[in-house]
Amino acid sequence: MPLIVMCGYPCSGKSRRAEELKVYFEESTERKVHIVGDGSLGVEKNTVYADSQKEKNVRASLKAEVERKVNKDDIVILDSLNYIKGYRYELFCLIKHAQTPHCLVYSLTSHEESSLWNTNRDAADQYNQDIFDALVQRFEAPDSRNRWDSPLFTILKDDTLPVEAISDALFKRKAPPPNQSTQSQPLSSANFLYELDKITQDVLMAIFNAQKTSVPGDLIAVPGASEKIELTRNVNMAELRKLRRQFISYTKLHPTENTGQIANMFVQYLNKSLH
Ligand SMILES: Nc1ncnc2c1ncn2[C@@H]1O[C@H](COP(=O)(O)OP(=O)(O)OP(=O)(O)O)[C@@H](O)[C@H]1O
Repeated sequence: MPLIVMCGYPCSGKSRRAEELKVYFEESTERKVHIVGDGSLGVEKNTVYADSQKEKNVRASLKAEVERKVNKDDIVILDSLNYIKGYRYELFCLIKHAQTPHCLVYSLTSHEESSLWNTNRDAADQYNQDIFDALVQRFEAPDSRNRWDSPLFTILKDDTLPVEAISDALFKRKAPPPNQSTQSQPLSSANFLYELDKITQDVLMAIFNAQKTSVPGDLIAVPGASEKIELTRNVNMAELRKLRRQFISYTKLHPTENTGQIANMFVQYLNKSLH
């Protein structure tokens, strides 16, 4: 079923907008609407968002719940912060695999606005100020130039929700076609994993070494890839390792027959994630 991914700062009105969408779709269509989110999982925000492992587990549970609910007919709204670019990419892979369309609804507020709403809301729903500030700082804003953040509907606090445009985006648009990286294939040989590990490590080392002499904006050639890395800033090894881990876990689930493509796929992933 089509997926609507909510996104926005903590306390930016995501649940309010999700509820509006639910009412609209239930009134104007026969479809069921399921809201999956921190609320439905009973997430204790100040505990979960203070601990990266707990937060990771919650993200995994939300994704699993979306995966369970996805079918061709009804609508799933994922009402959570969804502030990590890599996580939104994972959701995109999921919907591509399920062959159903998706869109992003971004509740755009300023830090001050959301902070004020947070202070004024019920104490039980409030974020502690330090957790609130940390989440705002970590927030990776959606960008419609990324396939996984598109179509993107950015909503300001006084905007009327463009429900018809959202509906068209979901129901008048074809699901993204499956491609090699999202079609389910049996996890091939141990050799594939070895190649994946080695090729991505080689790419990382090439970037690391190139950065010693390059300046932001240079194109960096890496072994095995015809495409080049485009770095607009210096990237440290910790960030590169994190992206490598993310890339490996997705690619493991969707191995390609052609290991010759891994380096190019990794370059594309890095370029998208680092621009
Ligand atoms: N457009 C708005 N104008 C004024 N206040 C708003 C607006 N949208 C939301 N609020 C207030 O902000 C608070 C949080 O709203 P809501 O639960 O929809 O946000 P959220 O982004 O889902 O929060 P959380 O990050 O906790 O999931 C509520 O108290 C609500 O009244």
